[in-house]
Amino acid sequence: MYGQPNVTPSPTPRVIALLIAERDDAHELARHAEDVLNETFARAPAQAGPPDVLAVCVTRRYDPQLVESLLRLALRTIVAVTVPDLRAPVQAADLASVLERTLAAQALGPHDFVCAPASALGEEVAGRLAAACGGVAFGRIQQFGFDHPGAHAHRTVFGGRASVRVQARTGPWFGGLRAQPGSANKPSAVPGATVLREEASVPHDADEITLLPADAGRRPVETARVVVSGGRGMQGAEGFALLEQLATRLDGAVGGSLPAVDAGWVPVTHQVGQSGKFVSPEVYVAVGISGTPQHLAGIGSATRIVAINNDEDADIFRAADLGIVADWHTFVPALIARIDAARCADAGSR
Ligand SMILES: Cc1cc2nc3c(=O)[nH]c(=O)nc-3n(C[C@H](O)[C@H](O)[C@H](O)COP(=O)(O)OP(=O)(O)OC[C@H]3O[C@@H](n4cnc5c(N)ncnc54)[C@H](O)[C@@H]3O)c2cc1C
Repeated sequence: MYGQPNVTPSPTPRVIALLIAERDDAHELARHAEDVLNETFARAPAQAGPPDVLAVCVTRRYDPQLVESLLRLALRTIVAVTVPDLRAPVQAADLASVLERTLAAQALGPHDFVCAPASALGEEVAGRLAAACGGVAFGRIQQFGFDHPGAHAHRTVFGGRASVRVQARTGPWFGGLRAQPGSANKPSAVPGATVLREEASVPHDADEITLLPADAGRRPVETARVVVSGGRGMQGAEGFALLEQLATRLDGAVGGSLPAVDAGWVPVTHQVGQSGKFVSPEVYVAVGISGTPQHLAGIGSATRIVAINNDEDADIFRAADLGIVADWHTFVPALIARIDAARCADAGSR
């Protein structure tokens, strides 16, 4: 249940943004806070006014710049929890045990909506917390709102091509929020917002999860704004090294189709599709991928698809917003060279 709160649960709806990520990436953490705020303000009933939004941020070290950037947002309270002994790779069980205590201290109650990011990590943490706090797990959501009494959320189904409305009368409610593009509405900062600093440690008796070496240091596909994916048409690991170079230049992550994973060219944690990860970046670059329904099921409907394939009849072109009929052996190195040249010219003109 809710633990031993040292303050009384709030009787009015409250939104709690969980700012957690695989790495202490201040940009990613602040972006999730903005997503939660935009979603909260977009759907708040005019007569009642928007609910309070509280952010709980978990990092290994206290980051004053991150707190500074959070103070510029419409957050009423910022709880900055530092956990120096957080394991790498970060584990959902550790975060959940830390957050369970922090949420109890913040008097988590039946009117609170807790929003983790819509990453594999965020969703697992949200699910664990819902179980530990006796709350309701909504899963991956795109929208949420309060119903007086109760709360609802919109969940995507069928690979993001449809959505269903789920509701529950009593919270706390938990979801992994993937904000919809275009919902930004820039609420202003709250004067006199409170910053609370906490130090925590994790019990290291939980089951240790060892990440496959191939995955270490790779940017996760679920949270990237650009995903560059390769398929069987990449013909080997060398092709994927080139995709890695392209992804780095686009500040993106590398993904792959099932055959590419089976061949060992990309780790299984980066497989996109029905039996892999669901991704909804702004841009998805599919190279040497034919575009089967099982692969496309892993790509959000709002994502722009750029396809590079040497078969002009490939199905991927039916789903693509931009299709390039080309052999990647020539096109991808040329694209990388073009990006580098444009950046050089840009740097030279400053
Ligand atoms: C239950 C089930 C679950 C599945 N889950 C998934 C899943 O999660 N993810 C997934 O991806 N698949 C999944 N599959 C497999 C799926 O059915 C396809 O087999 C798979 O998506 C095909 O992958 P591909 O596009 O990489 O390969 P292919 O279909 O073989 O396509 C390769 C493409 O590369 C192009 N190409 C070749 N050479 C070049 C070149 N030099 N330059 C440019 N283009 C080139 C070809 O024209 C072709 O279009 C699943 C299947 C089942 C039955």
